[in-house]
Amino acid sequence: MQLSTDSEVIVRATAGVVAAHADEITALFYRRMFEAHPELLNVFNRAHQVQGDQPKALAASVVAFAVHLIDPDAPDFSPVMRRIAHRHVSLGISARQYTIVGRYLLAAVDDVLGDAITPAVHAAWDEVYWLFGCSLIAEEARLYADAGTDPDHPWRPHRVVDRVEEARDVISLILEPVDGRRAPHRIGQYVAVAVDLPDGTRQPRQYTISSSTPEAALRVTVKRVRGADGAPDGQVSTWLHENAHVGTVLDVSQPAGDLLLDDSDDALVLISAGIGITPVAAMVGDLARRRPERSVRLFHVDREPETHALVSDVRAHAQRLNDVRTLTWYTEGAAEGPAVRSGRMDLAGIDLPSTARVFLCGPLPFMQAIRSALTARGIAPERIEYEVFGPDLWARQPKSGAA
Ligand SMILES: NC(=O)C1=CN([C@@H]2O[C@H](COP(=O)(O)OP(=O)(O)OC[C@H]3O[C@@H](n4cnc5c(N)ncnc54)[C@H](OP(=O)(O)O)[C@@H]3O)[C@@H](O)[C@H]2O)C=CC1
Repeated sequence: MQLSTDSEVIVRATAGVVAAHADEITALFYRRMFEAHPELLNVFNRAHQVQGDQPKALAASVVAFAVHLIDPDAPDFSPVMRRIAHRHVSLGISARQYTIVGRYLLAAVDDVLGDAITPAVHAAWDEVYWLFGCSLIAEEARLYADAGTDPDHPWRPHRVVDRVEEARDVISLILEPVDGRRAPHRIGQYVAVAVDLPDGTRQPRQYTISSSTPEAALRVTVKRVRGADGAPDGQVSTWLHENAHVGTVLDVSQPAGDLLLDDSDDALVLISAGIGITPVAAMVGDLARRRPERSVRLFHVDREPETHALVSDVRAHAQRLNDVRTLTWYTEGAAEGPAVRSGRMDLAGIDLPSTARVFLCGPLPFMQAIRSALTARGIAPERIEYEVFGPDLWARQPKSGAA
């Protein structure tokens, strides 16, 4: 993927000014686009629009993409694009929508930068956008085709066939497709669930598939998000907790996500916090079934035992592993038992092989803190995998490989 020579010179000269105004450009672009196309509000998480995270994430992605185009030493950007494409297919994004986004984004660049935008500069950034868009459209078309999804009808009705109260404010929903054709998923993937809210809006949210067998019915484990520090309650999680019962039909996306267990013999360290336990539960079950000989360390932190979801699942799977070490921290609960500690997770003094492959799942600040602790311990950044749910403001920085 290459920019034309003329555009490359222009993008090199203007990338700084575009990056400096990126937030302003995307705020204007989103406002105008949603005014003209309110139907697109249903595609994106409204809470992230309100907080401004989504515009910032989009701006950061396009600018990072442009920088990678003009930097001959830039590392491969395709992992970032692949991850975005997975997110997009789970939201049912279509090729047509790139035309709408492109039109409003480029118009906002013109308006914010004013006189600095000559026709040549406009054309160069148009080229950047379409290289970005075409690459994602191609990857997304492949993902839709592989799953047999019609991109014009990306949502499949699923019926709730069971509901399990897992922990305080955490439920699991077992979902079967209404047409009876299960879509196999890969361990570590997620689906989006879209619900029609009482205010007439429709909202999707992504939930990790916590079932540990690819052919099994989908299980999603949902924590009810309670508003705190001025933030409102989670709209979709609250709706699901109050309204999703056996028999309820929900719109579910195809499984997506590329954060998967590798098949090497390397030791695995699975680190989770709170509801971040969902992919870990799936992974441990998968390991118990297919790779019980692999060395696994399971570190989890939760507020207290009452909030600790899927714990019996994880324990039962872990018992079937040949070489496993489990440690749990409770930040608010008493530490009872040899493998339980109180306070926040602290990996000091815990043996960690430097060749281990690490998966982090949980709140972003938690993952940032643990990742720093791990790299300080000598674990190479590229051996640490994580996925940020919501706008990926902590996207991999291609230059340093650091997050
Ligand atoms: N694949 C994945 O990675 C998944 C990620 N998630 C993400 O998990 C998050 C929600 O988790 P939730 O259950 O609400 O988390 P909680 O806020 O309940 O936190 C869970 C535990 O993590 C600890 N913790 C939180 N922040 C830090 C930090 N900066 N440093 C050290 N410890 C910390 C908390 O300690 P304390 O009480 O001291 O704050 C608590 O014990 C969401 O952001 C969600 O998107 C969810 C599912 C899958």
